Amino acid sequence: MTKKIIIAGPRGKMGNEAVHMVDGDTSFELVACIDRTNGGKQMKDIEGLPTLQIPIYEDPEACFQEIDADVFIDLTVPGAGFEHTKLALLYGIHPVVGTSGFSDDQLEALRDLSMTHGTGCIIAPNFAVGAVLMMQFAKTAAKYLPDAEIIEKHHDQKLDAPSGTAVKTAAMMQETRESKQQGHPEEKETLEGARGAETDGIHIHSVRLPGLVAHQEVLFGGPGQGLTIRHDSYNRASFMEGVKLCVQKVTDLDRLVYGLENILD
Ligand SMILES: NC(=O)C1=CN([C@@H]2O[C@H](COP(=O)(O)OP(=O)(O)OC[C@H]3O[C@@H](n4cnc5c(N)ncnc54)[C@H](OP(=O)(O)O)[C@@H]3O)[C@@H](O)[C@H]2O)C=CC1
Ligand SMILES: O=C(O)C1=N[C@H](C(=O)O)C[C@H](O)C1
Repeated sequence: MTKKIIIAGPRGKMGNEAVHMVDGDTSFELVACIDRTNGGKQMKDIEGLPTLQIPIYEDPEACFQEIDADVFIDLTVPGAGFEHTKLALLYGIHPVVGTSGFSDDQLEALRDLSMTHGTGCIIAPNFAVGAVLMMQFAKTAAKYLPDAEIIEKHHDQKLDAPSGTAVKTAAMMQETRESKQQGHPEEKETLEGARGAETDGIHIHSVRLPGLVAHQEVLFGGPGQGLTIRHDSYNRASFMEGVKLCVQKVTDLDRLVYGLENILD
């Protein structure tokens, strides 16, 4: 059956890619968009978007009230993304969320809402299959090589640091890794921030440079040896197979799933 889809953030880098992916897939139908600066217009009126006669809403609630849709894709910013996702769940529209930067409390609130309404939801910190494999390999390696640091590198327009992927990688590593502080117990920063952020002893370093897209290395060290697990997204097409898979699967779910790895066969 054709999936009717609403997208929030259609002019953004990811949202635009997703609009074109949905438009090019015959099993999907784009039925509306949510865009804070183009409410009342139609998609055909906005440069860079397909010339479809599709309404654009500024007010997300009006969109969910008036439009019959199966799936809602959010690719915006954490504050708006959280509110959009809550509303979609309230209206029984299944969210697929790529937006990063939600707090643990926000994730928990969405998990509860999804469960209460029995409406499936997928939040995927990274839609690229290669990135999911990187996280899973890092989880395996962390059991044997608990001394590890994460370096994530992104384009300089990224708002959140560390990236959602780095946070999820550290969380997955914590599932197998013995809890320990990495580095010398008496180390001191002579320049604040030199050792990066830290979660359960794993240090995370965020690099922002023009020209980058999305890249991450997980570095492991043991006596006399090192292991580096690295993933690169060279463009945003790398994320679209994952978005597609989530759209296909989310309507079969009745709870929130956090991470693409949980829906891959
Ligand atoms: N899960 C994954 O695999 C991936 C996730 N991401 C995440 O997706 C999100 C979007 O990334 P990206 O496309 O690069 O970012 P962009 O800045 O290119 O796009 C963000 C979009 O959100 C809109 N927006 C910003 N603020 C608001 C608001 N308050 N209300 C409604 N809409 C708003 C922007 O509209 P306006 O022009 O009006 O500001 C824009 O259309 C980020 O959180 C990023 O981390 C990115 C890549 C992959
Ligand atoms: O903002 C981005 O670009 C990306 N954001 C996601 C994240 O925070 O991990 C996914 C990917 O790294 C690209």
